Amino acid sequence: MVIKIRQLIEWKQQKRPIVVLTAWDYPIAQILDQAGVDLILVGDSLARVALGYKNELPLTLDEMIHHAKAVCRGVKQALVLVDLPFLTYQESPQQAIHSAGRILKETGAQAVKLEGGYPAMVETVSRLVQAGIPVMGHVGLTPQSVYQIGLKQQGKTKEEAERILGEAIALEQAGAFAMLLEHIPADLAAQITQKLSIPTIGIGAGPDCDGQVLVTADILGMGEKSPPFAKAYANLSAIITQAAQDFATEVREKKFPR
Ligand SMILES: Nc1nc2c(c(=O)[nH]1)N[C@@H](CNc1ccc(C(=O)N[C@@H](CCC(=O)O)C(=O)O)cc1)CN2
Ligand SMILES: CC(C)(CO)C(=O)C(=O)O
Ligand SMILES: [Mg+2]
Repeated sequence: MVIKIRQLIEWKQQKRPIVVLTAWDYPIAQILDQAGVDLILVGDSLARVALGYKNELPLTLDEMIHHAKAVCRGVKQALVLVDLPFLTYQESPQQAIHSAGRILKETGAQAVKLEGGYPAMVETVSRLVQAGIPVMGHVGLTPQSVYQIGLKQQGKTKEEAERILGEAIALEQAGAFAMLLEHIPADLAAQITQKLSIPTIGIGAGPDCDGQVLVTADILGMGEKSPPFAKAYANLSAIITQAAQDFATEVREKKFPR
C-alpha cells in the first residue's frame, strides 16, 4: 500500500479525481491495483456479488476478514479499506474498536468504512479515530438500513438534505478522513463536497464529488441487479458463458484435450 491517507486531501485540493472500486478476492484486487485504481474497497456488497445473499445484512466479520485478507495479498499500490459489516459496530464504540481492530490486525488493510452519521455513530467514529484507526464515513443511502429506508434515493426533501449535510459535517469533525455519498441528488453532493475539507467519494451522487466509486461486479457486467446509477464497461457474464459453452462443446465432441 503505497498510497497514503494524507494523499487524499491533497488530491481534493488539486481537484484530481479519486478512483475507487470494490474487490472481494485476490485476482480482482491484483488486476485493479495494477490498473492504477487509487483505493480498493472491500465493500460489504460482496455479500451479494460474491456470496449470493439477497442484501448486505447477513455478512459476518469473519467472512469479511476472509475476503479482505485475499484482497490485501493482491494489492501493492492502492489503499485498501474495508466495510464494517452490519451489527459489528453499531452496538457500542467498544464493539466498533474490537471489530475494526481485528480488520486492521488480521488483514493488512489501512482503514475501515462504516455507515451513518447520527450522534452515537459520530461518537463511535471519534473513538475509533482516537484509537488510531482511520475511518471513512458513509451517508445518504446506507444499505445496511435497507429494511428501514429501502434502496431509493435519499435527501430529496429540504429537511432530509439538511440532515445529511449535518451528518457529513459531524463525521468530518469526529475525524473521518473521507466521506462516501451514496444515491443522493447531485446538487446536495456538490454542496457537501464544497463544505467539507475531506474528500467526498460518490456513488449515484453526481459528477461533483472528489472521487467516484462503483461496485466492480457492476462495471464488469456481472451484477445480478445493478443499481440504476451503475455503468457496465464490459459484459463478463456473456464472456464467461461463451467460454464455458465452448469448453463443454469441445469436451462433448472430443476436441479437447488433443
Ligand atoms: N451490485 C451492487 N451491490 C451493491 C451496491 C452497488 O452499487 N452494486 N451498492 C449498495 C446497495 N445500493 C443500492 C442502491 C440503489 C439500488 C437501486 O436499485 N435503487 C433503485 C430502487 C430499488 C428499490 O426501491 O427497490 C432506484 O431506482 O433508486 C440498489 C442498491 C450495496 N450493494
Ligand atoms: C460501494 C459501496 C459504497 C456501495 O454501497 C459500498 O459500500 C459497498 O460496495 O459495499
Ligand atoms: Mg458497503
